Amino acid sequence: MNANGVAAVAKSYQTFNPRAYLQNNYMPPRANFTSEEFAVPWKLRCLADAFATGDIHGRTLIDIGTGPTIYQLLSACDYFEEIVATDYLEVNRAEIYSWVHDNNVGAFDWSPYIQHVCRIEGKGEPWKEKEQKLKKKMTKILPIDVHQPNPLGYELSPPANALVSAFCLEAVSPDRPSFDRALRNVTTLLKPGGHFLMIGALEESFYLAGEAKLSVVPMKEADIKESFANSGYRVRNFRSYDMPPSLKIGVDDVQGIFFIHAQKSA
Ligand SMILES: Nc1ncnc2c1ncn2[C@@H]1O[C@@H](CSCCNC[C@@H]2Cc3ccc([N+](=O)[O-])cc3CN2)[C@@H](O)[C@H]1O
Repeated sequence: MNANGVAAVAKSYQTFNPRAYLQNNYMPPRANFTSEEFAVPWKLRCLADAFATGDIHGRTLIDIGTGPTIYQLLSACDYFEEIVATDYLEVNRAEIYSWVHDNNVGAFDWSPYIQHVCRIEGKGEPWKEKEQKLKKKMTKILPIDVHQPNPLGYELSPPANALVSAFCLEAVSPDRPSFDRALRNVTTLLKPGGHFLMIGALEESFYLAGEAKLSVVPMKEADIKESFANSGYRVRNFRSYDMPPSLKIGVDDVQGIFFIHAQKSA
C-alpha cells in the first residue's frame, strides 16, 4: 500500500480550486459544442449512446469523484430513481449542492451542456425539464475516498445498480497498483452484474486547478482494460479520443480521453 503516495495526493488536493478547474476544462475552447470533434461533445455522446441502449438502469447510480461537474449525469437521469454524487473535497460537494439546491444562484452554468444532451438524445425534451429531473434525483452528495476499502465509510446495502466516474481514479492514484486498488475498492459499491461507465484521461501526468498542480498516473488503453479485467469486469465497450492540438492549452498534458463501459461479473 503506497500510503505515502496517497497522503501526498490528499495534501495536493487541499489547494484544488473548483472554479479554476471548471474554467480550464468546461468553458471554451474545450467546451465547444459546434462539432463532435471537440472533447466535451465526444464525452456527452459516449454517455448518451451507452444509456440509449436501455441496458443500464435500476434504482441507484453512484457517481465516483463527481468533482464540481454534473454533465456526466445528464443522460443517466432517465434510467435511475436515485443518483448519488460523491467527492473527497467539501468545496466540490458545495459546488454540486449549490447547483442542485440554490436555483443556480452563483452556480456554474450547465445549461449549454443540458441543451446539447437534449439535442443529441433526440427525444424533444425541454432542457429545463431535464435540469429539474436531474436535480430532483440527486438526493445525496456524500464524502468519498476511493483509497479506503469502504470508499463511502460504510457498507452500502443494497449495492448500486451502476457506477459512473469521470477523470477521477487516474487523477488521485500515485501509481498503477494504487489505481487498481482504488478500482477494486469502488467495485464493492456495485452489485454483481452492475454496469460501470468510466471516462478518463489517457497518458496524462499532471493537471492544474488554480494554485494546485495535481499528479496523474499516465494510463494507456491497455492499462485501463487490464485494470477492469483484473477487478472482475467484462468490457462491453471501449472508445478513445485523441486530443487535438487546439485543445492542448497548457492546463494539463492529457493526450487523449477514454470511455469504457464495463460490466461486473455476476
Ligand atoms: N481519495 C479520493 N477519492 C475520491 N475522489 C478524490 C480523492 N482525492 C481527490 N478526489 C477528487 O477527484 C477529483 C476529480 S477531478 C480530476 C481531474 N482529472 C484531470 C483533468 C480532467 C479533464 C477534464 C476534461 C478534459 N477535456 O479535455 O475535456 C480533460 C481533462 C484532463 N485533466 C477531484 O474532484 C477531487 O476532489
